[in-house]
Amino acid sequence: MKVVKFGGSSLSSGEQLKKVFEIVVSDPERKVVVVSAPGKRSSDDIKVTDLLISCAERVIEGKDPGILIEAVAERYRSIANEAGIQGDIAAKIKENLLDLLSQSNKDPERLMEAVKASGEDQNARLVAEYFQSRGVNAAYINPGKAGLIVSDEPGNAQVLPESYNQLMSLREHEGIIIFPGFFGYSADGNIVTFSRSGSDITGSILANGLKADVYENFTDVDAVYAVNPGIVEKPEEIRELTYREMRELSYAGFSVFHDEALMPAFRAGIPVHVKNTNNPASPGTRIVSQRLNKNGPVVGIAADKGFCSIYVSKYLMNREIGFGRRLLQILEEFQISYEHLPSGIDDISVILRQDQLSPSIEKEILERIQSELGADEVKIMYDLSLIMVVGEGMRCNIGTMARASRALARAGVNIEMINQGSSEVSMMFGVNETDERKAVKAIYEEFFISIKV
Ligand SMILES: Nc1ncnc2c1ncn2[C@@H]1O[C@H](COP(=O)(O)OP(=O)(O)O)[C@@H](O)[C@H]1O
Ligand SMILES: N[C@@H](CC(=O)OP(=O)(O)O)C(=O)O
Repeated sequence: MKVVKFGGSSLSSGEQLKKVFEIVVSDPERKVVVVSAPGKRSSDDIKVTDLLISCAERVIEGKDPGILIEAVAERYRSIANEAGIQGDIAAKIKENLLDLLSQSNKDPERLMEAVKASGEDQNARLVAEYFQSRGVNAAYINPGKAGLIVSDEPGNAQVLPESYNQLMSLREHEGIIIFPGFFGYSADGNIVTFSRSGSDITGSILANGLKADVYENFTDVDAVYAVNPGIVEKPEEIRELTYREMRELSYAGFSVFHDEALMPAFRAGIPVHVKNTNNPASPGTRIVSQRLNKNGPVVGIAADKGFCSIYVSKYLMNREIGFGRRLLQILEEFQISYEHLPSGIDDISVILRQDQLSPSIEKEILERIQSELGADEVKIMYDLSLIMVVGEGMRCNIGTMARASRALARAGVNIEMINQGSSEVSMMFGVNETDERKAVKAIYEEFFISIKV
């Protein structure tokens, strides 16, 4: 049995919906279909989820969301028309949205959650209706009824372990299940969404709960590429990746698969297969526990912006017991999470996502580090991009770090910081954001297209 997820790009129009239908019915193993809200039809289009967020924001600010409601209804109307679904399903969707938005007595955060989730929920109902109109036994299933219970953290829900057993009963269901992605219910019955792009997470949870043979994730590219195709034209396609490699790459910017979505599939040992809705015959990319190391040391290069580094130095820091703990405690008191912690003998850098800081928080943190830890120097560097070079083959290859740093030097990129992941499947370079593309291209050329002599 297969759990299949279709992203927003795969469901952005009626034509796309027809492709989704053909893919699902072409394989009787495809029993559970997880759907996102309609995504972009072209690069300048707006995702339904973004329209819904703007709708809810306007209501919360006491403004009229009229045009936005129309825009949402129009997206569903055009999909239904193109797919030839009878009846005015868009009118029903609009009515439901108006109904949701009229509950402005709701806590704003709850309202936002319900409105955001409605994109997937309404789309799952529409997709089910389309499948039925094509004579297939398919039904919309509500995540709450199916037992997908999550923590009550709006916009960052985490699945609760009891969900897995409850979801297992979906195996008894006759016919195809159409399941909305992106949200679950808290134990108190509130709708709570995962982080953005979280329908990937729903698919993985269902694959685990139903003990699927494979989790197929359909998107709009032929494979996971060795670098973001927005940076390098027609990059090399990756046929097979390990969970660990994919985790590192999606953490650092491979937006094709959500970084939180690997864990449920990984725990149950279920392979993830990334495939293209627009070219289903293409072999795609399989994400598995182990793979044969047939390629070189590097399998992929990812990059992500928006980091800063707090650099702290103090003579004899290495001998001072508890220095690191006290430094991190200051950050913890500001509810700030850190990403990496490269260190030397007398210095340490804390890398974090810079959107957690404001000028006043920054000032307080730096002052406290200076006064409470007696640091000789404390400084902060903004606008860093982290370049992650990933591959299981790195462990048994000598000189990978040297090759990557030589490639950066040749491209004239200054390395602000280096960190070798403890897992030994990745190494990380911190560079100025303005050098990000240049750095990724240079490392890609070194490992994938340089002429070996
Ligand atoms: N390394 C990569 N390999 C493939 N796609 C990537 C990579 N990095 C970024 N992407 C982008 O991810 C997009 C697919 O993810 P997303 O837009 O979330 O799809 P969906 O709508 O199916 O959820 C691709 O169109 C591509 O631009
Ligand atoms: N629609 C949600 C969830 C999602 O997974 O979407 P997509 O499959 O288009 O990335 C979002 O935009 O965040």
